[in-house]
Amino acid sequence: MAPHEVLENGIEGPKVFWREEILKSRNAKHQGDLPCYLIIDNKVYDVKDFLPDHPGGSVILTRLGLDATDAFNNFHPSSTNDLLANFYVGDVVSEDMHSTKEGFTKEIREIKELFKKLKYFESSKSYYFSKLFGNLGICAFSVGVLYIFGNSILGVLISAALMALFWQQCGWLAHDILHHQLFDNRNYNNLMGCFVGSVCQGFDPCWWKDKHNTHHAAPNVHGQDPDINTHPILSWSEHALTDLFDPKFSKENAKILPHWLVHLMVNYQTLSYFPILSGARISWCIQSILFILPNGQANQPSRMPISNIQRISLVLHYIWFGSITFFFIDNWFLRFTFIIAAQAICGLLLALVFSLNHNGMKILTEEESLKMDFFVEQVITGRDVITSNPANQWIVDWFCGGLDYQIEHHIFPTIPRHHFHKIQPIIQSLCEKYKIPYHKTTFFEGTKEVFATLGTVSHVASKKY
Ligand code: HEM
Repeated sequence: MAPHEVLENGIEGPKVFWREEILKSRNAKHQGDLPCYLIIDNKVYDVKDFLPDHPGGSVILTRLGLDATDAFNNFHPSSTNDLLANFYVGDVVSEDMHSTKEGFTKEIREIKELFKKLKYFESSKSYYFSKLFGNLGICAFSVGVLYIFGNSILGVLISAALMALFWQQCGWLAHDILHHQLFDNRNYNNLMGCFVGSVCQGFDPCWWKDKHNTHHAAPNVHGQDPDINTHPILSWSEHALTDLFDPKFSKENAKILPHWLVHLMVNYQTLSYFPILSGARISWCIQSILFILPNGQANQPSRMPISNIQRISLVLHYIWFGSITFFFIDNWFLRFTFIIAAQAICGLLLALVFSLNHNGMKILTEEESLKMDFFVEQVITGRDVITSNPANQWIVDWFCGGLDYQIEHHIFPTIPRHHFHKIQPIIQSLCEKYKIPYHKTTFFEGTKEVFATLGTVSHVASKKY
């Protein structure tokens, strides 16, 4: 039981808590009777009753028992503070308060204010609308090719490649919109996210937010970040292997896949890497559909509200895509080729960039992450992609949809991508000042690093077992 602070006049003040006591709330996921504390600006909140209704979904669980100040500020509009006040239960004991004098975090928070004054959080509407119309142009081109050459294998393949590019570029655009980079009004972003993310690209916005924001809150944290939870399809660290070969886990896992197959997959993951990436889009489409079904979030403690607009948007995607496939292509063999080629190429185009953003960078255990500053964690787990000739950076910007400035994006997820080139040198020099490893490399070198990590993990697996 947390004590009450005794004020000078002898009256009991708010309850005070040691951080160690709050940390016990990390077990609340497994022990339902524990309170669900988290800390924001040295104040303690119990979010137990709010968990099932949190509009942001299960991402809130990543900060249970922890200091959630910077994660909270990164994801919410300031209006959320009024709601937050309802869950206030006390303060952190003064000796245990995090001082705002702390270097890196303090400077990032100050820079954020400076960037607000410089209007770096404001988007250029013409930039984003030209992206939108550019993307729709790629789609029209793809459909046009299909309409004219839908009876030839070459025409179908060219159209599929263009369609894949359209989906990839819509993926980047929906990413920005659903991080609320475009409009101040979040409802407009959510609506636009439904059009670009769901109708055009085929991914449900809430499914995407649930997965992607959890990744943002705990990047490369083993057991928390869904983006690295891909074992045994691709295994990104030794920690994933420990799970597998611990007798307790191996028995469980063996029920899903036989051991020999898991060994084979891990041992040959450098060879299976590209084929697996090409299957990524199909897997995401399936996950997205499952997520919005009535029972799609049944096993999640925090569920995101799914609107009918979302459901209709996803249905519309399959209607327009199914229609062009059926009406503009001559026979079932070519139709099948078109569907598979478009899905596979898009999977590659998207996943190559995702993989470059974080794979092969430091993977943290939960214990390591608990001791780490939120912004430091964002920096050391991300990789920026640069070109050897800066004049060509626009090509990488376009292909990666701005995610080439991954570190800056993770520190300020709501800054529109067209400002990143201005803030990148500032963040890099700040990291250098505080000796925080800041990694940037070319597309090719980064991909080599990803391969090297896959190879190392395979090697560890084969040596150990
Ligand atoms: C008592 C604590 C919290 C309250 C009262 C709260 C409240 C809310 C509200 C009202 C929204 C909808 C905001 C909007 O888009 O207008 C929201 C969304 C969200 N929250 Fe929280 N939240 C809390 C804690 C957290 C924590 C600790 C995290 C992260 C670790 C988090 C992550 C998110 C995310 C990612 C969204 C989705 C934003 C979007 O629509 O894109 N929340 N939360």
